[in-house]
Amino acid sequence: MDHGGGGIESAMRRLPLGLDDPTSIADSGLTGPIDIPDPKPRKQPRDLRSRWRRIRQTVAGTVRGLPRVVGLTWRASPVLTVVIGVVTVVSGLLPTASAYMTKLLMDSVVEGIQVHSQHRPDVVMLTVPLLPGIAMTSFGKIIAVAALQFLLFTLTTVVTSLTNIAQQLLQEKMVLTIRHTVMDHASTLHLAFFEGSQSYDLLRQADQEAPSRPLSMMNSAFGLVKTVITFCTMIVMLIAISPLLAVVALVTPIPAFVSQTRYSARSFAFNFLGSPIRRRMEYLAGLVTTDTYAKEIKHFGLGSYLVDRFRRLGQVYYERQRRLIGTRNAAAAAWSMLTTLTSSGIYLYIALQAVSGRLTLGDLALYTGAAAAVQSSVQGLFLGVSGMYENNLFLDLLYRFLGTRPAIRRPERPRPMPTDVRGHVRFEEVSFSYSGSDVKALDRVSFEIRPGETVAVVGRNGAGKSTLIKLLCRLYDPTEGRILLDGVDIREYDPEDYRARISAMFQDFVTYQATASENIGLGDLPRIEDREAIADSAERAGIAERIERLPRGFDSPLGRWFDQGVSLSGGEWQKIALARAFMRRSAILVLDEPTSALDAQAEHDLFTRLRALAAGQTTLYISHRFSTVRQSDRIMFLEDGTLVEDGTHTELMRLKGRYAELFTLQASAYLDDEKAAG
Ligand SMILES: Nc1ncnc2c1ncn2[C@@H]1O[C@H](COP(=O)(O)OP(=O)(O)OP(=O)(O)O)[C@@H](O)[C@H]1O
Repeated sequence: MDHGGGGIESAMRRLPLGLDDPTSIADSGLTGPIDIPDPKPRKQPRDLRSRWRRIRQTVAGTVRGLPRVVGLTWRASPVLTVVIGVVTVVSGLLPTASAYMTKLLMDSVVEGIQVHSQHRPDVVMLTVPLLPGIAMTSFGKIIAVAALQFLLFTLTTVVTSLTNIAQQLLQEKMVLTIRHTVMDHASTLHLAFFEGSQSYDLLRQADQEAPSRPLSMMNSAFGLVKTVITFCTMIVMLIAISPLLAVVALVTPIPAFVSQTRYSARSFAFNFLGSPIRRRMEYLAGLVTTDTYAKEIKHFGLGSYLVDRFRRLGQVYYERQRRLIGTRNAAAAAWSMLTTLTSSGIYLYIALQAVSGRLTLGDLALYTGAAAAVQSSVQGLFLGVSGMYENNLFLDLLYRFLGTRPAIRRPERPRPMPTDVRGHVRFEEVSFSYSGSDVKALDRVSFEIRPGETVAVVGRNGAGKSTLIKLLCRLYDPTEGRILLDGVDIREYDPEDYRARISAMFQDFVTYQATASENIGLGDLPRIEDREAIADSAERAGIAERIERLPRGFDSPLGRWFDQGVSLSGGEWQKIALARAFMRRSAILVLDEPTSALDAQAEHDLFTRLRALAAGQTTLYISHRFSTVRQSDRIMFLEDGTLVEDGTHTELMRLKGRYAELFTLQASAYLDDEKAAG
C-alpha cells in the first residue's frame, strides 16, 4: 500500500544500501556481524535539471506529509488542532507585524524630531504639557503606535502560552492515539505477522517511535506553516523595496535545504539498517536483566560474555551515530554560512541606502528586522522541511504497518456460529508450509475426530504436531486442503467466533503477571470475575488447593514483576494454564503437551480423569509420554508432516509400526531400570 510522501522504499532507493534484506544482518541474537553497513552513495544524474527534479520530489513529499500530520492531530483532538492552527497562523504573522510596528514607531519618532528641529520660533507650537519640545501631533502618533505595539506584545505573549499549552496537550494526546492505534491494529494481526523478523521490526519501530515522534511531527509541521507565513510576508515586504533582495533571500536557502534532506534520508536509512543490531542489543539486555533467564545466565557464567557483546554492539552503534550527527551538523553549519553572508549583504545594502537618503530610518529598521526574520525563517524552513522529511518516513512506516491486513480475515458474510457445536472435526488433505519455508510442516493430512472423542497426537520432535493444533485453532490457514467443523469449512466462520468455541492450552503458555484468579479467568474473558467457574477450573486442573494456600488465595498476584507477587513452580504454572483452558465452555479441547512439567502423580491423575474433565468435549492432545497416550480413544502418529498411523493403542501395537517401536522403546527403558534395580 502506498501512502505517498516518498516513503521508505523511496528513501531506500535513493540510498541503495548494498543489502537486499536489511534485517538479514542479525542472524543470531548473540553473534553475527556487528557492523551497520554504510549507505552507498547512489550514482544519480548531477545535472541541474535532475537535481531540480529531485528537489521538487522532496518538497512535494514533504508537503504531502502535512495533511497526514494534521489528520493525526485532528484524530487526537479536533479542538486542540483548531487552537494550534489559529495560533500558528497568528504567530506566523507576528514577526512581520512587529517589524512593521518598529518602522512606524521609528518614522513617527523621526517625524517628531524633524518637527522640533524645523520649528520656527515665531510660530506657536502646541506642545505636550511637562514635555516641552514634543509637538502635540507627533505625541499623538507616537502614543498610538506605542499602544499598538503594546497590543502586539500582549498578543505575542498570549499566543506563546497558548502554543505551549496546545502543543503539550496535543503531544500527550497524540502519543496515546498513535500507541492505541498501533496496539489496536497489532491485536487484529495474524500469528505469522509476529513471527516474521521484518514485520516484527515494522511493529517495533512503529511502537517505539510513537512516544517521541508526535512532538517532533507537530513542531516540524506547524513550525513549517508558521515559518512559511513569516517568510512569505517578509518576502512581500522585501519585494516592495527591492525585488533583487527578495530573489537573493529566496534562492539562498536551497543548497542548505538539499543538504538537510540528504542527511535526513541517510539518518533514516541508518535507523532502519541498525534495527537488527538494536534488536540484538535489546535481546542481550533482556537476557541479562530478566528474572526468568537469571538462573541459567548465572550458572553458565554468561553474564560478562553477554555484557561484552552488548558493549561491542553499542560501541559500533554509537560510532555510527557520532559520524552521522557530526557530518550532518557540520554540513548544516557550512551551508548556513551562505545564509549569514547574504543577510550581512542585505544589512549593508540597506544601511547604505538609508545614508544616501533613499530610505527612511523606519525603513531601515523594517528591513533590518525583515532580514533577521528571513534568516531565522530560513533556518526554520530547514528544520521544518528536514524534520517533516524524517517524520514522513516514520509516517510511511506507521501507515505501512497499519496497512498490513490480517491474513486470517473475517469473511464478508460470515456463517453464524451454531449455538450447539458438536465438535466433529475433519481434516481433508491438509497441507501447510510456514512462510519463507519450502518444507511442508504438514503434508496432505486427513483424519476425522468424532464428537466427544479423545485423540492423542504423537510423533518425534518437529513432526508437525503443534502445527496441526495451530491449524485447528485457525492461527494459520492451510496452504492446501480444508478443515471442517461439523461439516462446515472453518474459514466460513468469523475467526474470533470460531476460536471462542475452542479451549486450548499451548506448549509455550503465558504466565501472566496477574492474580491467580485473573490468570485463570482470562481463559473466558466474559467470566473473568466468575469466582465459582474459576475455582471449578482450578479444581479440575488440580491447582485449587495450592492456590487456596497462597497468602491471599485466588487474589494472590503471581509472578514477581509487581509487588507481593508469588513465585510458582513450573508445574504449578502449567496447572494454572490448564485451568485457564478449562474455563471455556466449548465443544473442543486442545492441549499441547499439557503435562510436560507435571509430576508423575499429577500427570496420571489428569489423564485418568481427562474424559471426565473434558465433559463431552472433543479432545485433542499432544504428548510424548506413551503411558498416558494409551488411555485415549485413538492415537495419531505424525512423521515429517504426514499422518503415518491412526488407530487405538491395541491396533497400533498390533501393526508393529512406528508407534509400537517408540512405545516399546519407552516401556523397555522403565523395565530395564526395574530389572537393574531388582
Ligand atoms: N513459526 C514457525 N515458522 C517456521 N517454521 C516453523 C514454525 N513453527 C514450527 N516450524 C517448523 O515446522 C515443523 C513442525 O513443527 P511443530 O512445532 O509442529 O513440531 P512438533 O511436532 O510439535 O514438535 P515438538 O514435539 O518438538 O513440539 C518443524 O520442522 C519446525 O521447524
